[in-house]
Amino acid sequence: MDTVYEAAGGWQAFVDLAHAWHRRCLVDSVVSHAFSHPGQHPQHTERLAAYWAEALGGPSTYTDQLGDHSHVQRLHAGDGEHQEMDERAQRCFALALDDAGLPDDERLRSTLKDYFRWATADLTRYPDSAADVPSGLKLPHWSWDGLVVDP
Ligand code: HEM
Repeated sequence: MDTVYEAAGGWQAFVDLAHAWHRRCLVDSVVSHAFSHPGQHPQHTERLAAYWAEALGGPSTYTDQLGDHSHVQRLHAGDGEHQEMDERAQRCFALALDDAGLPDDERLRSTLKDYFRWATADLTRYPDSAADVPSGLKLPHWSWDGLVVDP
């Protein structure tokens, strides 16, 4: 069976989806605040695409070349509670699936949305400080059946 990565359309689909999600976030009155500080990585959306692709069964480019899950947790840590932002980010993601022209396949779309919801919650684990994030965290993988748990 195809991986979620393949069913979505492979690398280009994830680049398009990351761009579309980021565009939606930038015009949302709440989510945009997260992206307003200076010094963000100029390749942000490509790095995000590589992370999503790897999580969903694609190549391991993110962990081979760009970073690890501890790095991603640290980028999202120390911001306290932000439930409204997280909910709006889900809406942005659902709209981005259309913007990016992902296949109109219910199983694919609900799997992607479930992943994004789970991952958003996972990235709120360290609300107090990036210093709380342990090193060497493994990038979580997601399949058609949900979170892939190592045996
Ligand atoms: C409320 C939802 C989210 C917000 C507001 C948010 C915000 C951000 C911001 C502001 C950055 C840029 C940091 C910088 O370059 O200084 C970033 C980077 C990133 N985020 Fe998120 N994020 C959200 C959800 C997610 C989710 C659900 C994932 C994964 C499934 C994710 C994965 C990443 C990755 C991989 C990067 C880039 C890391 C790198 O540059 O190596 N984010 N995010």
